[in-house]
Amino acid sequence: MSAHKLIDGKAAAARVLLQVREDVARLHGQAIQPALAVILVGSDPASQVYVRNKILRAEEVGIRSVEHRLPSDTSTEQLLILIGQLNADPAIHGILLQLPLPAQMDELRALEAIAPDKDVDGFHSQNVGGLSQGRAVLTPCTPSGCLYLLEQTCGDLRGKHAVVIGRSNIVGKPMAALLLKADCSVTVLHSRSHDAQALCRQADIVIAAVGRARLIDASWLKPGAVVIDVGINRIDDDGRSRLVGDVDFDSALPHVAAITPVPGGVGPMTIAFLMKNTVAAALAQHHALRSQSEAVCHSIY
Ligand SMILES: Nc1nc2c(c(=O)[nH]1)N[C@@H](CN(C=O)c1ccc(C(=O)N[C@@H](CCC(=O)O)C(=O)O)cc1)CN2
Repeated sequence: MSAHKLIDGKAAAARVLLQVREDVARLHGQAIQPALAVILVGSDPASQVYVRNKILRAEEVGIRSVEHRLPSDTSTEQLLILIGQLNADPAIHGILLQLPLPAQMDELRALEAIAPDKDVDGFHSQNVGGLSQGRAVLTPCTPSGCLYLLEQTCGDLRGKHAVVIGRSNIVGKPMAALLLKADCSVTVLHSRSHDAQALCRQADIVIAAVGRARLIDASWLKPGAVVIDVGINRIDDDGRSRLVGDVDFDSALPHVAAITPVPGGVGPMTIAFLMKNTVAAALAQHHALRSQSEAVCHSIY
């Protein structure tokens, strides 16, 4: 295998986390303790692993974490009460609601209930709108991680043709917005696109986020393309369960300039950027509080 073509997400995430750790230490020096609340509803096995890893990473970088586990028959109203309490708690800077939620719950309503300045997932409509306007807002973690890997791999992204395959709210749409902000020409492909394969073959950069195991093979790729595989699909391989991406890695590898593996590519970046967002949220809330109290002092004296 050509190791130089592999984009190492584990190593990149470790670099981001090192920086976060230094930022947290600086905040501790100013008596600010960044804190993240993690909410898990139900007992989805993959979600339990992701939540556990989020709490572990938080601990490692010095972020305080508080875990809230709710039973799978929780109503949306009950969840909204908890979110309201966390919104009102000045010691909590970030709120993470692990997705997916159980089927009976209203996901959009729950995400909209999170205060935009504590929305470390960047899923609130105020942050979604801000991102689409190119403003500096809390931005979804997986696309931020993908952009970081692309910048490290390609350097200047300006003018490059990026194709995003998939239009989910968590990855596809914010990814397209981030690439536009980086001055790429962006095409978003989805299940209704005509001749998706031919369009994809024009891309300098491919972001695969469709959720279909090994859909994208070499016939979708321009020689020398850079490929970021966001897919995490569990498949049965000769009676053994294993993870594969949306890209057929073995078929793509000889054609590409660089590619992320699954696992060990985009996945670790998601949690690293969650930590980065939590620190950014803590800093912004601290500044907002300070300006509020300065304004009160001005009005008194
Ligand atoms: N509220 C959110 N929910 C979900 C998000 C999200 O960003 N916010 N993303 C995914 C799940 N996810 C984090 O929550 C996540 C997925 C995968 C990984 C990861 O490190 N994957 C590893 C493999 C892990 C394994 O062995 O199973 C890798 O790709 O190397 C981290 C986080 C949906 N929900």
